Amino acid sequence: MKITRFEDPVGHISYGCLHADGSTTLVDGDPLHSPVDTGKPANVAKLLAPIEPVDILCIGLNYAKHAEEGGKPCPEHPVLFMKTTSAVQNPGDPVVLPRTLRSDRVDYECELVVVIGRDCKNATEEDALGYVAGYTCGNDISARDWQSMWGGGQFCRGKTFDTFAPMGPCLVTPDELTDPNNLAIKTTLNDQVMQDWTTADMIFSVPKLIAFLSGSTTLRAGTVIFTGTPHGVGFARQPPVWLQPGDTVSVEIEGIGVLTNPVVEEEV
Ligand SMILES: NC(=O)N[C@@H](O)C(=O)O
Repeated sequence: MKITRFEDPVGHISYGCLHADGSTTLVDGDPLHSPVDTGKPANVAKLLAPIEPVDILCIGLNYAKHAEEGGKPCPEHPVLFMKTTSAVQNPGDPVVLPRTLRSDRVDYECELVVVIGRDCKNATEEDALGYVAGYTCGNDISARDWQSMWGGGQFCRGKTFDTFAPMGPCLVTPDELTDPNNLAIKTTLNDQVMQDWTTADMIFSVPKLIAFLSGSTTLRAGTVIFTGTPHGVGFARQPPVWLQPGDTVSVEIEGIGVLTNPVVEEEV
C-alpha cells in the first residue's frame, strides 16, 4: 500500500491510500501498524510529509563511492547524526536557503528513509524488517559550510536548519516494497540528473542499520532513519554545485515515487 498524509480543504489531517490511477481513498486505523483502505474517496487539498517523526536518525558515509568522493575512508561502524523534527518539509514545499545564519553552500542528498512501525530494541538482522512500517524518499539537505567549517566537527548544525528534511511523497508498506536494498535512487536538479545509483550499494544494509541502532537506542514507533546518500553530491563536483533560489530539486526512488521541492531564500 502507498500511504499518504494530507490536509483536506478545511485543514483536517488524514491518511490516504494512493492508487496507480492517481486517486486517493481514505485510510482507517493506525497508518504505522494496520492501515485499512476504506475505499472512500479522499478530498486531498495539500499533500504533507507522510509521517510526523518522533526522532530523525541519519546515517553518514553509507555508500563507498560517496565516502571516496569526500576523501573519507569507509567507516567501520555506521556513522550516526540527527536532525530535529522541525527540519521536516512537505513534498512540494520550499527548501529555504538560510540567510539569518547565512549559508551559500547548501547541497542535496537523495536518501531512502525507513519508518519504524513499532518500538524496537536489540533487533537482530533477521527480525529487523519486521519493525518497519514502510519506506519513503528523503532529501538530506546540508549546509556544507556549517557542517564542515563552522560546526565544530559535528554534522548536526549543517543538517538541521528548518526545511532541511523533506520527505515524501508517500509511505510504501513492506508488503509492497519487499527489498529496500535493491532500489534505483536518483536526484535531479532542475532537469539535470546529479545522483543515479542503487540502494544495493549500501555499506550497511537496512536490516544491519536497524540492528545496530536498536542495540543502543530504543527506536520508538514513528522514528525515521535516513540511510545515507550515494555519490554525485554538489560539494564533490568541480566546480561545486550549490542549491540556488529558483531551483527545483527532486529525489526519485524505484517503487516509491518522486519527492520534489522548490528552492527559495529565507526572507530576513
Ligand atoms: N557528506 C555527508 O554529509 N554525507 C552524509 O550525509 C551521507 O549521507 O553520507
